[in-house]
Amino acid sequence: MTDDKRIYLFDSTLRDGAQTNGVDFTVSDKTAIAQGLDRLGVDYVEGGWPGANPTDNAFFAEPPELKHARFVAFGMTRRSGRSPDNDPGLAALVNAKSDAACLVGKTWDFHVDLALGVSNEENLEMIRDSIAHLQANKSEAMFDAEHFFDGFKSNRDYAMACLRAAQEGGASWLVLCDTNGGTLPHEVEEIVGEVCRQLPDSRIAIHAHNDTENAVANSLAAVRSGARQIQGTLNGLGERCGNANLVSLIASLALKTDYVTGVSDEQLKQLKSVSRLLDERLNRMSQKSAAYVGDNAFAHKGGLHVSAVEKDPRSYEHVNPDLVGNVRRIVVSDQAGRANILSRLNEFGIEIDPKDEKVNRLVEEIKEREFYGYAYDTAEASFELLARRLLGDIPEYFTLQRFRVMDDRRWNARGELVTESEATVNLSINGEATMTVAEGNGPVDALDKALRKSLLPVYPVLETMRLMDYKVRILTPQDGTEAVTRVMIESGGRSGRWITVGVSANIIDASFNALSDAITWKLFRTSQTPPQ
Ligand SMILES: CC(=O)SCCNC(=O)CCNC(=O)[C@H](O)C(C)(C)COP(=O)(O)OP(=O)(O)OC[C@H]1O[C@@H](n2cnc3c(N)ncnc32)[C@H](O)[C@@H]1OP(=O)(O)O
Ligand SMILES: CC(=O)C(=O)O
Repeated sequence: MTDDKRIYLFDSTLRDGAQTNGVDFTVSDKTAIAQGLDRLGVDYVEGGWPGANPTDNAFFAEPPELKHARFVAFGMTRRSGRSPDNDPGLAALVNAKSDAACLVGKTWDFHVDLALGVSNEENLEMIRDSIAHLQANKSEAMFDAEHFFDGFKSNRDYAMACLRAAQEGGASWLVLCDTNGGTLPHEVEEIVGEVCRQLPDSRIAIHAHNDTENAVANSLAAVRSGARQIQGTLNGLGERCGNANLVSLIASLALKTDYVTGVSDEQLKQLKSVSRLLDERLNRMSQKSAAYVGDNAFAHKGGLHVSAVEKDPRSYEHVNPDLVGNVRRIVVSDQAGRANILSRLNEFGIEIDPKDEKVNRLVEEIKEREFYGYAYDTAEASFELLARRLLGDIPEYFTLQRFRVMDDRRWNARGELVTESEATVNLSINGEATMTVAEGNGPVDALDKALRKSLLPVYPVLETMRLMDYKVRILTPQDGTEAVTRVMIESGGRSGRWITVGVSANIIDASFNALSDAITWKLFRTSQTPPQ
């Protein structure tokens, strides 16, 4: 056991994270993530299991260039009945271009019998000579003591004998794995403490799974008892419920303890962007409520919260969001008070006397609209328009006179099913009437195309605007086909991305409202003026 305060960070996103249901990394994903982790300052990046699949073979054949982190190859102890020199699994590890190796071995007698079908004594030999073989061929070999906590509870002498076998083989770290993730923090603290007392000369690490939502707490408990390396993954990716979330651990260690990691204050500011990098590579939404790095981690919605945060953010924030590369957000909704609204208006550059009666009217209007079904938490462009309309800032770019949408579902002469939509839109643009017809890939697409066809000759700036995402939510499903529908549209273009909202009992009408706001916001933001 070491008693210094340095905690080594070992990332297993590319190995245990790759064992997550639905996750399938390419070599280029692995390279980008490994380099992101290296930039962040983790000490070890486990790249995968050479010999297990073509992706990992290719990755280890041309490993990423890492400036700080040691690149680790994972594998298992030799098969029973083979010598280490003659084991294809160990050979793949030896040949892999990595700085270090990490070998998993059994430490629970139940598993030795069930999964390996060998004697307890033979398993000890497999651990000892496999680690010694890797230690002789790599600069470092560590031992992942699989199911260590369950093994310790079932037969502690045997679990400890497995650790000693790895120690005798020369393991650089003994990694205590809570493989099934069922151990609670007080048990981890006690067992790790006992291991550290029995093996004072070994370096102890923790590898916790999240099956009781305690992987982060278990990792911290292990550190309190003497573990000096934490294995985890970005955003808690991993087998079943995942691994300890290294992102949360890095931030908590840095900001709430006197332990020291390889992540500097400057690198800590990249925490959110490295967490995002993983989600982008997996093409999935980031978890908004993620600790430290989620969009909601420093979002304030309740009126009382916002009022106090405006005076001093420490009133409702446990740390400063800047420290982890995140930002504070003040959200507008029916939970808002004047402070939320004033803060948002301020962000839009709208100067208004806090005592102006219009602020109260805006608060009331938002609450009424949210009651009807609008949601302004994310539809910030619609919120800005609502506020600016009340203040008289938004010109009348166009006025809808009428729209009509037709859907046609039929079988053509070849017997193929055909669905077509057509929209007709009548607008008035500064008193001038226009009528356009467009076909589309569904009614909303047809409506969008017809609207733009009318507006483009007058406002060419709309050429670059695109519909990026479209979400529908039925708000009162108990009302059946008369239910209120909320449509959120995300648009994109040279003005970045912006979200608008529309609500109606009619899904097409709700879509029109959201589309109309999206176009109006674009015209306002690009300082267009209606034709005279
Ligand atoms: C706790 C963990 O997360 S450990 C990491 C788990 N990750 C993975 O399994 C992902 C990558 N794995 C793979 O691609 C494959 O399982 C491979 C290539 C490693 C092995 O494939 P296969 O040879 O087909 O074996 P299989 O997947 O069925 O695994 C079971 C075999 O491994 C043996 N085994 C399991 N653990 C160990 C161990 N620690 N040491 C030695 N042998 C082991 C079993 O005895 C069994 O052997 P048998 O085939 O002689 O009965
Ligand atoms: C090694 C490993 O991933 C585990 O035991 O959970």
